Amino acid sequence: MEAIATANTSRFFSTLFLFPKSLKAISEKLQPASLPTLLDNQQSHRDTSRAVEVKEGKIVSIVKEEEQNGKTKLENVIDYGEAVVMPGLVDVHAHLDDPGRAEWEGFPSGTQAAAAGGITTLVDMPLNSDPSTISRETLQLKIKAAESRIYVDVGFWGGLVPENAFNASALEDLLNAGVLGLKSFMCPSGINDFPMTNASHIKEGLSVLAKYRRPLLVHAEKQLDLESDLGVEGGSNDARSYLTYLKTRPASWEEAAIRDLLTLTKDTRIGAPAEGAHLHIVHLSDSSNSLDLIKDAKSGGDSVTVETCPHYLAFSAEEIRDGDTRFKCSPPIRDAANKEKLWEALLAGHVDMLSSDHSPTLPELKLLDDGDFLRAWGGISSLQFVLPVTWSYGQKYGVTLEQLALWWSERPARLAGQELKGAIAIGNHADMVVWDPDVEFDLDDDPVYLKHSGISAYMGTKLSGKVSATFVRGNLVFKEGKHAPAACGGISRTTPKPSPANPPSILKPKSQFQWLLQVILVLSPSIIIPIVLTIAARGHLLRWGASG
Ligand SMILES: NC(=O)N[C@H]1NC(=O)NC1=O
Ligand SMILES: [Zn+2]
Ligand SMILES: [Zn+2]
Repeated sequence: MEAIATANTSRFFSTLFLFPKSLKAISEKLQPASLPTLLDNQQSHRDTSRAVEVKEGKIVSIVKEEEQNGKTKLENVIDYGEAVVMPGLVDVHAHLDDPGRAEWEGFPSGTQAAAAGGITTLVDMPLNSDPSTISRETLQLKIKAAESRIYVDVGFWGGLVPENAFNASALEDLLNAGVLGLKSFMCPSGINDFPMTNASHIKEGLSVLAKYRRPLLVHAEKQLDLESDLGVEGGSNDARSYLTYLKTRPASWEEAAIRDLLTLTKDTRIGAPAEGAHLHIVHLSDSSNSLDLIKDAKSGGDSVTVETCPHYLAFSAEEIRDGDTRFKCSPPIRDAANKEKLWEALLAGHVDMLSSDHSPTLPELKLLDDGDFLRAWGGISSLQFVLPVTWSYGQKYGVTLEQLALWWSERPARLAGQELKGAIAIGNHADMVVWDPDVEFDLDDDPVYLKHSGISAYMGTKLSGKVSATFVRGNLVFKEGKHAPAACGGISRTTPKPSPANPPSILKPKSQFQWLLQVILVLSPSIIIPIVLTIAARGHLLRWGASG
């Protein structure tokens, strides 16, 4: 018997048990500088099974299977067989474009794609919707557009733009209204009402954020004069050639922006004027000089983190065919050697986390017919497939499930100030993805929830790692290709003003054990102990597919 909880009924569900075959405990002692060493602290408990008990959407205990056996009458059993159970993904970089450009991407479509991909929390970027999220009022429009229309939890970044950057009370108002931090661009954003900021705007932003102990996310590209032969007529600047586009946004642009930013982040060091603020560099593509600068800043004690995205890890410039503008994004996808170094940096802990930068648009703005890389919209559509993409392309590099949980759940949750998310741990929200790393699928054959799926660079590929179920705060929001009837996502907020005694959550050492549940796939089915998931209900149950 299977049961799901939907928005209205989640409170009635009291208990949920998972029995994985094996488990790994990750004990954390995080300091900024020790983030990369987290994996060294893992302890393996492969021969012990545990049960996770969930009450009212939260994990209340993690007990050994043998201790649990016989104590609770199992009801409503879902057997996940050989699947993997991991913390739900937290995507800190998605453009949902709603209200104003919901035909590009909207709250229902974007969060359905997220749920189908095992993402349980999304943090929405302040631009591409209309208006941009740069004030209390515009945040309220976002929240209104999201309410009762989201299938996973959604938080919001607010925009740091020239209009509000020197107005501390306007920024405080935006933070008090519920944004999780701020975001700005160091180059034109492509959206008219979201102009770029310079170093003095960013300095002001960091000083306000210090009080709130929240991060500033920055799109780090700074326009420099181009040395390339782009102005010359002829084959080398054919707008249909990806290499032409690549030359227009060289790695030196990322490096220049990051160099500027890192002169400001010295202020985030302990005892410095902006202590408490944190800088997060979004979607790093350059794995060379830019990354070296970031490494140096981290070792000097600056409060800095960096993310990259699956498309920079999956693709390389050499493979992108003429006119295939599905691959256009900024910063651009660079050459294969850059990609290899990016993987190395991720595996070594120098890149802290992953995000989707899901940014679709209307197919006509991708100019697929003309194939003009210089005029097409820049943005990759990927949300539903980031987990299998990371897993599939990561095989070559020996990526582990623990690393996926770290890059996709634990660290992004901390960046977004979501202390009850990002790990299967006592007291946390029961946000979980159930998936099978070994199942291969063609994207075209699967139920695809990507908006305008034809513009996704991943369509037509084969991936491994199929999501079978997604739980958000104990609610089964996605199961085998279908969504729960009700949109039961909530708005994610942080406490607006943590007391000065609390370090910012991204830096805060955690005392509790973090649990990553994993079923090891073994050859002999007889020694596989299936995951058994039980939902006991005090109130009424809604069955899968039942109306209402
Ligand atoms: N406005 C917007 O979504 N821009 C994003 N697209 C992209 O490729 N890079 C970005 O920053
Ligand atoms: Zn960006
Ligand atoms: Zn973006």
